[in-house]
Amino acid sequence: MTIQHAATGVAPSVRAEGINQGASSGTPMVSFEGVTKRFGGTGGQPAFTALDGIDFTVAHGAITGIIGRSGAGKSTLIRLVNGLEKPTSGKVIVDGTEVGGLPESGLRDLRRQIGMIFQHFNLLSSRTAFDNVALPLEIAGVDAKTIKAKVGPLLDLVGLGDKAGSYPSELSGGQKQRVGIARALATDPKLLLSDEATSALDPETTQSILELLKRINAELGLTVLLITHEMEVVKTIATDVAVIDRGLIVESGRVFDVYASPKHDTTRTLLASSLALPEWLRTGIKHSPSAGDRALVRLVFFGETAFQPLTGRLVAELGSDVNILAGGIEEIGGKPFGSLVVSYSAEPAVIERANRFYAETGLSTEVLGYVA
Ligand SMILES: Nc1ncnc2c1ncn2[C@@H]1O[C@H](COP(=O)(O)OP(=O)(O)OP(=O)(O)O)[C@@H](O)[C@H]1O
Repeated sequence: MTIQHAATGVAPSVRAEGINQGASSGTPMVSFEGVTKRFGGTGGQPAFTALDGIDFTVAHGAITGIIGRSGAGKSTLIRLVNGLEKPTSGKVIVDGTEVGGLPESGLRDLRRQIGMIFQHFNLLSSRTAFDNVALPLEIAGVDAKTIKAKVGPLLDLVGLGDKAGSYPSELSGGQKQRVGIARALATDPKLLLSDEATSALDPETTQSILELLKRINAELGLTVLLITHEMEVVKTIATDVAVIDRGLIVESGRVFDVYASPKHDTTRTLLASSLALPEWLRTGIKHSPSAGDRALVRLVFFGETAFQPLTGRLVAELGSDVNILAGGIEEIGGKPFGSLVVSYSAEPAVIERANRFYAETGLSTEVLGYVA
């Protein structure tokens, strides 16, 4: 199905100009400039720094994922974008407008240009799918005839053309999120914020919702900023990623680059949790080796190294000691990407031979830890 912008009726090819131009072109859709957010600090309560000097941009047309563990500051970051929170210091700028400086009326206008989807969908149970999607338009004072003309195509767009009269209790989780997406698009936003939108869904439904968001981004040119604790979500959908840890962005860049060569421990830990390692292996990983332990290493194949028979050569180099534990080829940011998780003796002499081999061949690797 081709997507036609529901409200404007403008053909996607026209609206999609400027899609995914990346961080290199023009004004960003969102910029955080030295943003700090503190909570508390009054009435004798100690202040808590939730965000600590965030500098970060979201390019027009990009799908940017902010990933971090619980409590890292993701929700606070997103609430600064739609003006639900104000920074303690620094600036949040959305498409050229500083959010913190807006009066209440300006904030209302801004929020109309920002759609939002939530983990628990936030639908009104007393309203049908149609009426849930219509709600932001009613609030904006749009007349009933225009609402009718807009809501139908939006429900078609999310694949729920036949569910207009259904109540949330009659819909599955994935269908409820589709209603949430249609509602978020009702006011023709230029930015879509997604707050853990797939966290309550099973893996298959998650994939179908992510595919829908990807299609909306590609065909409507809508910028997407999503927060998640799942690397799988970032890998599947995002063009760019920022890793947040205790209020700091510790690493950011194109998803492919960050995934191929993570620089920060938090990124590595998040990546390791997305590898398809058996449970017994994942839970047994240690940070430092004891005598007799094995090193657990992820080999990464892309670009040049993807076409060379390096695994066989590694086995030849280290002898028959190499165990292959997990692996596969996937597509990240539109490029093929292979990962293989292997283990071999953590004896210094073996590690040295392996490292020499990696240096000679240019094979990218990441030590995930050590296992008994
Ligand atoms: N209104 C508030 N008052 C005091 N502390 C707050 C407030 N909002 C958030 N915090 C604290 O700021 C930190 C970051 O919270 P935030 O909700 O942004 O994290 P998160 O990464 O979204 O986590 P989660 O995924 O668990 O929602 C947490 O320690 C939280 O307790």
